[in-house]
Amino acid sequence: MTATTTIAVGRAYDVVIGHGVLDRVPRLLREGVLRVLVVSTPALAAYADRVAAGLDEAGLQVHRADVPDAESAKTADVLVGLWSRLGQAGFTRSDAVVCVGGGTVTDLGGFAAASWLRGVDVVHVPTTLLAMVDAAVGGKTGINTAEGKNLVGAFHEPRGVLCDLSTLASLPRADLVAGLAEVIKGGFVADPRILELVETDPQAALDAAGPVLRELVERKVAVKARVVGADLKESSLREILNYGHTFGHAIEQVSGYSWRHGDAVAVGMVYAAELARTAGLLTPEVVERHRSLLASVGLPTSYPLGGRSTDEAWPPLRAAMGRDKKSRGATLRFVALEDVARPTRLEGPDEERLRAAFEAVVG
Ligand SMILES: NC(=O)c1ccc[n+]([C@@H]2O[C@H](COP(=O)([O-])OP(=O)(O)OC[C@H]3O[C@@H](n4cnc5c(N)ncnc54)[C@H](O)[C@@H]3O)[C@@H](O)[C@H]2O)c1
Ligand SMILES: O=C(O)C(=O)C[C@@H](O)[C@H](O)[C@H](O)COP(=O)(O)O
Ligand SMILES: [Zn+2]
Repeated sequence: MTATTTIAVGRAYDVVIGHGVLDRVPRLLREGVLRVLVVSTPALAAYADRVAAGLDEAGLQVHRADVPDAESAKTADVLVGLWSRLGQAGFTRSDAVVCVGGGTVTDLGGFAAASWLRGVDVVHVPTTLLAMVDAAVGGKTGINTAEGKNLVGAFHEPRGVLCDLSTLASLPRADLVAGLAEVIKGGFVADPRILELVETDPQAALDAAGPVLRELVERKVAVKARVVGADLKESSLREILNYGHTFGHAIEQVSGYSWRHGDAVAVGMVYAAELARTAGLLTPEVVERHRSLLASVGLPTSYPLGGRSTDEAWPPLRAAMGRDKKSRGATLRFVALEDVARPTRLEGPDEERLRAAFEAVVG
């Protein structure tokens, strides 16, 4: 059984969710495609091999690029390496890139496709929960720079997304948990039923083969489809998908990317909730609901100081938040909640309030 959500942007495309769907890659490619570059990482060779074999059987010229694991894939050097592969193999505008992996692979490979010849087709085969519900859907692609997270990138919609739930069987539990942060984010900003499902049975939400996780995937993809269908380039509404990311991205960057993205976003949502509470927007009950929901699936809800004082830990995080893409000039802008599924923006909170929210999340 598969479920299909159509993303209604420009050239609409489908996100297919089900078991065994990664074999469908050849069907998603345009007529006349000759060459395909399969971008993946060595740990995922079994999935990439299967995708490559299917493309080969379909008569395509298959090229492979293995990139470093996790966040170390999202660098300019690795991107240049992909451009070299595409150039040496003579990729033209009718050829395609296929990304098989987590969000780091789809962000990097998606950006290679966006930039090669100013844009060639890309198909995503996400293999983490996080990439299925978020990174592979909606067209944001990019890499990090020394100054910050995702600072270089492009909007580049895929031709299609194949979420093969069977791949989640091999995903380490910590990565499954991290993916749930982006699912829960979707619940807080747009779909309260997601929160109820997790609260009713957190363990079921962590069962990669079970019906609850599948419903959560379908619901979160539906949230993303609605939002990006209305505002692909983040002129306004799409910002709600960035809930928790202002502080979350700062944690990632300051840690040298030793934090998982989802874990950082979990703490970032608690930070945003505390900020909204001190601004009188959000009740303490909803702030506590953040903590209890996230903790129930094993996500972090506080920022460990690791022996530093808050005076030492705060300045680099504050500086990193200044490079958030939602900022305008010197004004920080946060996605904040007035209630569940009632997102708003909090603009230019004063330094005292920013710091108070930090003190509320250290642990
Ligand atoms: N473009 C977007 O809209 C968007 C949205 C959310 C997150 N992101 C980005 O996504 C990235 C995080 O993605 P992620 O959480 O998928 O991390 P990831 O890509 O680093 O994958 C996490 C780990 O899981 C391993 N893995 C992947 N699939 C596996 C499988 N099926 N079995 C076993 N191991 C597997 C990977 O090798 C890696 O070690 C971040 O860089 C974040 O900025 C982008
Ligand atoms: O799709 C979006 O829009 C998001 O903001 C989704 C986020 O979960 C994701 O991490 C995204 O990459 C963050 O984007 P950025 O613009 O803050 O780099
Ligand atoms: Zn994210």
